[in-house]
Amino acid sequence: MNAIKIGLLGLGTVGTGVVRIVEKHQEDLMSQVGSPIRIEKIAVKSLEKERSIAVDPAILTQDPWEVIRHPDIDIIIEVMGGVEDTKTYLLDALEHGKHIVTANKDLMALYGSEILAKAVEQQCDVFYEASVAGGIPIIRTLIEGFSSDRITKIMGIVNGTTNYILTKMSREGASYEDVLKEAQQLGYAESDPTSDVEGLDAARKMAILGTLGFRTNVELRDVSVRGISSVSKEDIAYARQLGYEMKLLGIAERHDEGISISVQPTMVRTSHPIAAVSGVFNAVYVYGEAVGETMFYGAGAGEMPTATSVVADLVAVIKNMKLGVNGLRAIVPYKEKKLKADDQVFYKNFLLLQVDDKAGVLAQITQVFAEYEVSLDSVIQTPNAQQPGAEIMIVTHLANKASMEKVIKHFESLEVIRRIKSSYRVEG
Ligand SMILES: NC(=O)C1=CN([C@@H]2O[C@H](COP(=O)(O)OP(=O)(O)OC[C@H]3O[C@@H](n4cnc5c(N)ncnc54)[C@H](OP(=O)(O)O)[C@@H]3O)[C@@H](O)[C@H]2O)C=CC1
Ligand SMILES: N[C@@H](CC=O)C(=O)O
Repeated sequence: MNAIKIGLLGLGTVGTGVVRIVEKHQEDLMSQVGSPIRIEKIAVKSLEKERSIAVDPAILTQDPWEVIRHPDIDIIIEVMGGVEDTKTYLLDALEHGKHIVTANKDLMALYGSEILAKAVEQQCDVFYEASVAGGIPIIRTLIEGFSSDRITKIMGIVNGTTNYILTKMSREGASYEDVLKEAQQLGYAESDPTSDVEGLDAARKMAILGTLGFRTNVELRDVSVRGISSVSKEDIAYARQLGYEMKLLGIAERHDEGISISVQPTMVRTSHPIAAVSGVFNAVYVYGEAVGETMFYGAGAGEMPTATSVVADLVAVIKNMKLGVNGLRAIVPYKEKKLKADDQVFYKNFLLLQVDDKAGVLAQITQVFAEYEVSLDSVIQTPNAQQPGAEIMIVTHLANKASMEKVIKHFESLEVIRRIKSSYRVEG
């Protein structure tokens, strides 16, 4: 029986998992696709590197073109990362009639529409399930499972590294730097972990989810982004004291006025199911007008969970090849995009202020909120043992983003406020 020949770009964390699954589950895979699957050629950066799996050195190359242009290879699995060069490789592969499976959210968030358009033109498949939330089949779910519904909210913990960091800081009081190093050693973090901790990785994933969920072309620049580097152990402790968990949350919402998408550290009410998602786990909460609330949970990063999604895509591509069809691209052309203005985006806020401990301070502060029509849910004042003055914790009711920005700007020049220690979005 003729084997289906695969070209692999990358043999790092995810690539290694792909090779392991293809080897270990070969019989099971074969029973689904009707042919053996063979990894014919693998591009790596270094031929000398010690690998955790045994691979025939003859199939390794440092030249991605040897994989892309290999005459016997029908499907390219791209798990090497990178954007500009990788885009060139994949467009060339499509141009030559090869199908693509990729885990590359950086690429799909920036050039997904161009790559998918080329796939349509060439009647090829481009599958990218592993690009969002590792082992959770959320892309398939949005495209197929919810094809009959109108999704109005997607809320996700979509970065495993930052969830791992926040969980360890919260539960074990571990330091940010130590946990980040651990996440890197475990293969969760990106080659440049700034994109994890500064929220860019999550923003890319939210752009992909927003595009699929709202069936409009959400671009990276449409996502407002704030990472976790400014979150302190003290903030996490305050959040817990008030009944919230601190999470890096991507939130995409759709109303009649338009859509809004953000990624930011958010205090999530502990009773919300997403607050219980800890460690490297991810979860995507989807609200559809007809279905109501749903939530999808699983490992969001790491070798085997991510490779599971990649190989599942591979199976789907081979099945399509055999049937002579293409799939999972029913989302183009997109609907026209309408973004909400800041005064149309509403959420609750938490503010921690360091203030003078004297009469009239609270009155001045509440007056500023009143001036910008932001109403308050709770105000707690505590003496601060470490610093002079007092601390005030404030949780607002739903307030529009533009008004809250004005409040914070006003506070910066209010004499009785010594420092705005932190401010977070609140959910639930
Ligand atoms: N790690 C994870 O949990 C997840 C990762 N992803 C995505 O999957 C992709 C791969 O991630 P990951 O496996 O962690 O990355 P790694 O850094 O572990 O592996 C990258 C692999 O690509 C090879 N490579 C890099 N550049 C080149 C090049 N120019 N030419 C040839 N080979 C090259 C490297 O070679 P060498 O081994 O010689 O260094 C390495 O084998 C990325 O897009 C990432 O965002 C998606 C979901 C989860
Ligand atoms: N660095 C990413 C890997 C998966 O996409 C993460 O931590 O989630």
